[in-house]
Amino acid sequence: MKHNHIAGRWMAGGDGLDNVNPSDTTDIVGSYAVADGGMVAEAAQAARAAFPAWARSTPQQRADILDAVGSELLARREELGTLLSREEGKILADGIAEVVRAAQVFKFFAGEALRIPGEKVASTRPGVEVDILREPVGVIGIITPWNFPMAIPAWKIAPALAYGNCVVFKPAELVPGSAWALAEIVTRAGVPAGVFNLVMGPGSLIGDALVDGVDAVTFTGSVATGRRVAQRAVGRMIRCQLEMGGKNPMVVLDDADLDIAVDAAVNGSFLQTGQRCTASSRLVVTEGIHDRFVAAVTERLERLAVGHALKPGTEIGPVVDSRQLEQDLSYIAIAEQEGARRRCGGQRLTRETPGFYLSPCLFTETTNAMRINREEVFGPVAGVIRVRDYDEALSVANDTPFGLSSGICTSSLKHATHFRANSAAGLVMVNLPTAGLDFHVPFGGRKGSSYGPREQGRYAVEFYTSVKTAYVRAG
Ligand SMILES: NC(=O)C1=CN([C@@H]2O[C@H](COP(=O)(O)OP(=O)(O)OC[C@H]3O[C@@H](n4cnc5c(N)ncnc54)[C@H](OP(=O)(O)O)[C@@H]3O)[C@@H](O)[C@H]2O)C=CC1
Ligand SMILES: O=C(O)CCC(=O)C(=O)O
Repeated sequence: MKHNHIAGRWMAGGDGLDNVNPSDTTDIVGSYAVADGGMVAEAAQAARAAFPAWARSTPQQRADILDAVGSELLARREELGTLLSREEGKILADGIAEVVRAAQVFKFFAGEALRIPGEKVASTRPGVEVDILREPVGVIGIITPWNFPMAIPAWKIAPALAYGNCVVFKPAELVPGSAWALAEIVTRAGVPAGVFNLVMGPGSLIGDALVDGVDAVTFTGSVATGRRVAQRAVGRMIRCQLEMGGKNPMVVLDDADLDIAVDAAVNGSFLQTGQRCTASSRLVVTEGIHDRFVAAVTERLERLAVGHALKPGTEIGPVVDSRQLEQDLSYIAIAEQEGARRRCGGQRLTRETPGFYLSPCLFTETTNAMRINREEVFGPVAGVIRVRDYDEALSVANDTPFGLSSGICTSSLKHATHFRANSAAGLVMVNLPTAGLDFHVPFGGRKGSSYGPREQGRYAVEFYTSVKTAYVRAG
């Protein structure tokens, strides 16, 4: 059984939890220890005790550790990518790419550790010097979802450590394997005992204890859990950062290049089994291109190979587990009851191995008021909304409680520019899928999708540091 890491030691805890391969439920990836609230509190205390010394460590020491983590991830990309795909169900190429992305994030923040910004500002008073300094916040609680089991932990752990914070990391219950492997690498890279702690176990059991023991919490996951985490964090007056769901629109205008639009829709809506918060689950299409677009997307979806994540040739792996599959199937049923027309897919598939296979499902004749277009399904399911023109497309695109990502396919500079300026989302894509992001620039949304400062890139410094303004009488 793989153990939790607390105060520099590997600790068992209670019963282990089996990690099941969604491509083949007879394949148990491993058994992982489950922490209880007491162990989480112990981890938070260990992190607090380690903090003063770690906060004083040199930027070079932290940079070297993060760089070493990145190098090991890169060297082991195939092995770790295979583990990731085996436990989460994304295809092997995507599993490997995600490990590389995690490595790039660690190397990026190795550089940022050496570039912690500060400012000197002239005082309004004579003989006074003013410095604006950034200091680490303290102990950061990190709660991550199952859909990016390496990349999301990486883009939270790396900046936390780079800026001199200690960490208590709780991965999603469905993907302890990637989290444990990452933790094992971090602990061997030279972090002093207590600086980095791993606590595995169901969020419903240990989530509250985690929020209660830290100085700041960063969360990615569902809206419902995000709200709960935020309320608890605000109750303690600690800072929190939330990345939650999306109902991301991809607008396709009459003048779009059809091939680009179809590629963007198939990729953005269905690859990685649609299990991306940036997935384009609403396809907002103008009348003149609607029928050609729907026909071409349907034709591509019917050819996509759904199967075992590790099998060569597979383009879409399984849904992550039975609960998520039930959620996808229930939204498909609701869409039909509400009058949407199922153009293709939406069927449970059987393959050589028992897994949670679902064919990619496209609905047409949908309205923006239908539940399928308002609530996050988080599966290979998208609805086409037919609109008259660009103005209606923009209004439909923005009519959502979410605001993570949005996209437009058009050859009109005027409409692309207008959309970029007026889309109410944190990420805007022109002639590109709404999902699939660079690792070195800020990531986050607006409205119900995000709360708190941006993640990733240089902007991560806002969440992971605390500003101090220092006045000194000169001479
Ligand atoms: N936007 C996004 O990036 C994601 C959205 N989702 C959406 O969420 C739905 C449910 O997925 P699920 O994995 O259950 O999402 P959750 O929001 O429940 O899980 C995200 C993380 O929060 C943890 N968590 C659960 N309950 C608590 C709690 N009370 N306090 C603190 N942390 C907690 C989870 O732990 P544990 O796994 O151990 O329960 C996990 O680590 C999906 O169907 C999808 O719609 C899911 C993943 C990512
Ligand atoms: O689209 C991506 O590359 C990242 C998306 C993401 O972070 C998520 O789905 O949780």
